[in-house]
Order: sequence, then C-alpha cells, then structure tokens
Amino acid sequence: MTILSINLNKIALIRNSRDTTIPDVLDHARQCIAAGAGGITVHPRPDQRHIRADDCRELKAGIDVELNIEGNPFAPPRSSDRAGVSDYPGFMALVEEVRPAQATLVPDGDAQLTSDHGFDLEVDGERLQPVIEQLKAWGCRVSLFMDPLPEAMAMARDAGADRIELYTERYARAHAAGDYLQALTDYQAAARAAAKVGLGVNAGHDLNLSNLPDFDIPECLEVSIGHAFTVDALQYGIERAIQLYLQALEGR
Ligand SMILES: CC(=O)[C@@H](O)[C@H](O)COP(=O)(O)O
Ligand SMILES: NCC(=O)COP(=O)(O)O
Repeated sequence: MTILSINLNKIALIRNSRDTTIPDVLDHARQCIAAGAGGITVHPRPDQRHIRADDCRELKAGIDVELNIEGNPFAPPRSSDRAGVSDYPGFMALVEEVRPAQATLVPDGDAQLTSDHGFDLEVDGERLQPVIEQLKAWGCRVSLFMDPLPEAMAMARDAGADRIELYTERYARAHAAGDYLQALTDYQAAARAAAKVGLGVNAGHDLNLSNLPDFDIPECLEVSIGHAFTVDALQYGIERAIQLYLQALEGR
C-alpha cells in the first residue's frame, strides 16, 4: 500500500503571512493523521518562508506517524528575520536534533520558487556519501530527490540512499496537457531501475486528485502531496480531502 504523506508547507505559508499562530501546523497535521494520512512531510527552507525549525520540533514531539523532513543537506544556518522565530540551524543540525523517520535530500536553493530539479549525482554523488552515512547513523531513512532517469539509480544506491523520490512535475504537466503516457512510461522505467538496485521508491511534486489515479507505479511506497492537497482541503475540508486522496491512491 502506498503511504500518503501530507506536506504542510502551505499551511505554514498562510500562518507566516501574519504575526500569528494560526493556522496551527501541528493541529493540521493531527487532523490529517486522524483522517488517514500515513505520514507528514515538511520542507524547512533556510529563509523559513513557510515551515520553520520550530515547526519541525513540535511535529516530532506531537505526531505518531512518520515525519519526513526535506531539504538541501548543504544548507547552512541562517538567522531569523522575524521576532520570536528561531533561527534556521542548518539542515543537518536540524535533522540531528529532530531525528525524523526520513530525510529527503533535495538540491534546492533560495532563489528557487519551489523544488524544480533532482540531484545530478555525477556532480553531487561523492559529497553526498558522508552526509547520507551520517543521516543513517542518526537513524534516518534517506531518500534522494531525483528526476526519472533509470541510469541514475545505481549512482543513488552507490551514494548510500535507502530510497529515491521521483520528482513528478514532468508527469503532472504532461497529465494536465492530456498527453501523459510517455511520461508515465519514463517514470515506470525509473522506478523499475531503482527497485532493481535495491532502492525504495517515493514520489512527489504537483501530484493531485486528477493525476494521482493514473500514476501507475507499482513500486511506489510513498507519495508526498502538499500544494494541491491544501487547495482541496480548503474546498472539501481536511477529512474529506484526505479520503479523496486515499481513494485516488487506491484507484490506481
Ligand atoms: C521537494 C518537493 O518537491 C516539495 O516537497 C517541496 O517541499 C515543495 O516546496 P514548496 O512547498 O516550498 O514549493
Ligand atoms: N516531495 C513533494 C512534496 O512533499 C509536496 O509537493 P507538492 O505536492 O507541494 O508539489
């Protein structure tokens, strides 16, 4: 069964638009879990535009499903520019403190509006090895955010990753354009290649109620969904939205 991990970035984004505590990230996490979400994902960026280090600490203490923290492992500490908001301690320092069940490494930078590419392991594979070794020593499962390139999966295994997360924007765009079969074939080949070398397969980015039912990747262990889910939760309510996403997963 594929786990539905709800990404709460956009709940935090709404909260941060005022000096307030609502919407409460932990409360939303608990509502999603009560409705059937099997995991919670957050992506604390150095500018803390949405998820903050303090959110990660509260979620770790306050939920009883897997916590998946995403980020660039080379992201250094950054001072907070908001009164009452803790500094960003650096990705590795935050993960060492929080010890999430899973750390998903993403080659993001501050200038990006969102995550928009996977790792190039020809460039980063060697320097990721000690990082992955350290994360695993802290008890975290390690997943690498990857484009759907079958030939890259052996390098992900060689870097020491437990899983890869297929970056699914290309699939989502193709599905929205009504011409997704070739994209799906590419993702299926990448997932098979990952499984063949012993990697688990996660997936995420721009998945939604429309494209999820057609995302036929038998190897997929977990999808992490945030942006579209947040929009759907505004329309249907959290409980109903979770049910719809679980049905979409089951219907694949
Ligand atoms: C890695 C990925 O694709 C998403 O999980 C990421 O968290 C999206 O980040 P934003 O929510 O900041 O767009
Ligand atoms: N790793 C993908 C994720 O956590 C959420 O991505 P999105 O659904 O907000 O695009």
